[in-house]
Amino acid sequence: MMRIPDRDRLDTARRLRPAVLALGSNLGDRGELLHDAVAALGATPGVELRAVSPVVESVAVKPGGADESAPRYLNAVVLVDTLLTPRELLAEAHRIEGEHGRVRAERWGDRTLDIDIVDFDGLESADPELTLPHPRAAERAFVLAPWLAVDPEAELPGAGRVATLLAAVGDDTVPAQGVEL
Ligand SMILES: Nc1ncnc2c1ncn2[C@@H]1O[C@H](COP(=O)(O)OP(=O)(O)OP(=O)(O)O)[C@@H](O)[C@H]1O
Ligand SMILES: Nc1nc2c(c(=O)[nH]1)N=C(CO)CN2
Repeated sequence: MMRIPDRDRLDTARRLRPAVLALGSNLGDRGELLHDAVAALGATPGVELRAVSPVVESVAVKPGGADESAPRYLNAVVLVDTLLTPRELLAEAHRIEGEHGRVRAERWGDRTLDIDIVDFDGLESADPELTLPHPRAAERAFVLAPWLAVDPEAELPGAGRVATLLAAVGDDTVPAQGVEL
């Protein structure tokens, strides 16, 4: 009888898989923080940088909507290939956030550094500790615009083409002057 490979074993086998990370900062030296975060990701064993987007700037979005009185954000998107599992990659993202002064306080509070996993090899997960794709990516121009800039063909699993999603929400980001990662 033909053996059908065990799905769990296939899923846990380590292989290089693509992931999309969204970086944000609205406290401290925002450009330097994003620059250091990209360097830290690239120095993480099992993570290979594939592309780093231009940096965009936008008004802080708070639970009550855009907040002009809060410090503005710089955002960027990084494409990686990784041998890590999704949870391991999230743990590395949290480690790097912590090493750059991130304090977890209120929801959508101001922060030195935020690293979210937007997509991990098209996986879908409803786990609140790691929801994939990121449940708010489709409505965030500050994620979609830099992502589109590094991958014009990009698609958000289950939601469609990034170009179409960005056109639907409207691009309220501007290029960050003088910041390169
Ligand atoms: N795709 C994901 N990427 C990063 N964190 C996630 C993801 N899905 C769930 N989480 C969980 O969300 C928790 C809160 O993360 P964080 O403090 O970065 O949220 P936030 O940046 O304030 O809000 P948002 O998730 O809307 O960007 C994390 O501890 C993490 O376990
Ligand atoms: N402009 C902007 N606003 C935000 C951002 C962000 O990265 N950029 N991140 C948030 C929580 O992750 C909440 N609001």
